[in-house]
Amino acid sequence: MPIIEAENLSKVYPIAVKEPGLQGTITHFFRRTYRAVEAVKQVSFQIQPGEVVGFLGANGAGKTTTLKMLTGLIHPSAGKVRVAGHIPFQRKAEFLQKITLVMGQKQQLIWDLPALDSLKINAAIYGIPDKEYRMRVGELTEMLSLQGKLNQPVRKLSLGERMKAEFLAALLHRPQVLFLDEPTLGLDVNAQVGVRDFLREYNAKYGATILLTSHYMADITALCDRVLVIHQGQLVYDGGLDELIDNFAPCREVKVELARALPESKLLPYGEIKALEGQSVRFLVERDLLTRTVARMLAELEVVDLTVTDPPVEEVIGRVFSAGGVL
Ligand SMILES: Nc1ncnc2c1ncn2[C@@H]1O[C@H](COP(=O)(O)OP(=O)(O)OP(=O)(O)O)[C@@H](O)[C@H]1O
Repeated sequence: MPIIEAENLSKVYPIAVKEPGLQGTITHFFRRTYRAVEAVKQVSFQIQPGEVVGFLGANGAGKTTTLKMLTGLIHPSAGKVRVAGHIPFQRKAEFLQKITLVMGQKQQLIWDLPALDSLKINAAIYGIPDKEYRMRVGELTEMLSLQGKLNQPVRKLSLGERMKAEFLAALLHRPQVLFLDEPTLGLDVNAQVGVRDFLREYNAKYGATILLTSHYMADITALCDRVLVIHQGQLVYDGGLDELIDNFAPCREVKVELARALPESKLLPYGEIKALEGQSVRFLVERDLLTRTVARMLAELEVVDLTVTDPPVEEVIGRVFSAGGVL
């Protein structure tokens, strides 16, 4: 039985429209007019217990709005949603015990206090017995490599440590369903890898279900076999990540730092040039040609530095859209 079910889920935000100037302000005060923004349109999907699903979409596509409906923070305008057997918007205590929402750009830990103090508050809110609390904090501290970090004020932690402490707080009540909105936002590569490793271990250990949004393709490739892609409020893809990448990102991004700048005409033979600034060039190279092209670059150009990555997730999604993204 699915643990997350959305059926024709929709959200329309009414936005008050105001004309500029004093006249506009007066009219706005007495007779408000509204414009409707359809943030999510008839989205349907099911997620089974233990699945780790990536939720992709460009800025403003409707990801956060969907997550807010799934966690009961906002009421859907239409459609049905059930999470862990509950209707989220009722926000029943049994429901809140089963879920958690981590937002990369929001924090629940109190800035000036050690994380341990905030954790004690969470333990009291969720009614976690003292012995169990200590056991869980110990276990999560070890999984997150946060030893010695929970006693100092949160503001003194690095961004990566703070995010891990946020995870500790968000998982203390051992939720079955994790909704993660950009959990690695702004973290350096090492910290991103730390969070990813932790999530993989947590999922394997507790069988938790994870729905994750991220603009970092590496998060999605490391964690998710399945992805949902949303575009302008509509679900345009629900399926395997491999198929998505094969179909829509048949290229790799090659960033090259040259010893000296070269004209575009000298660089064109190596691939599609996405950006050229002085000595820095960003190419898109077909995956089948990657090894050969990189070898040629190293042999024929004066290369100072070269890195190969997946194209940004936005580019992959852009291809899904331009191809009309079919479910
Ligand atoms: N509270 C709100 N009131 C009015 N419009 C909103 C509100 N929240 C979001 N929107 C609009 O709904 C649409 C979807 O926004 P949402 O935040 O869900 O997108 P997103 O996919 O999470 O984007 P991002 O990746 O930038 O966080 C956008 O057009 C946004 O401007």
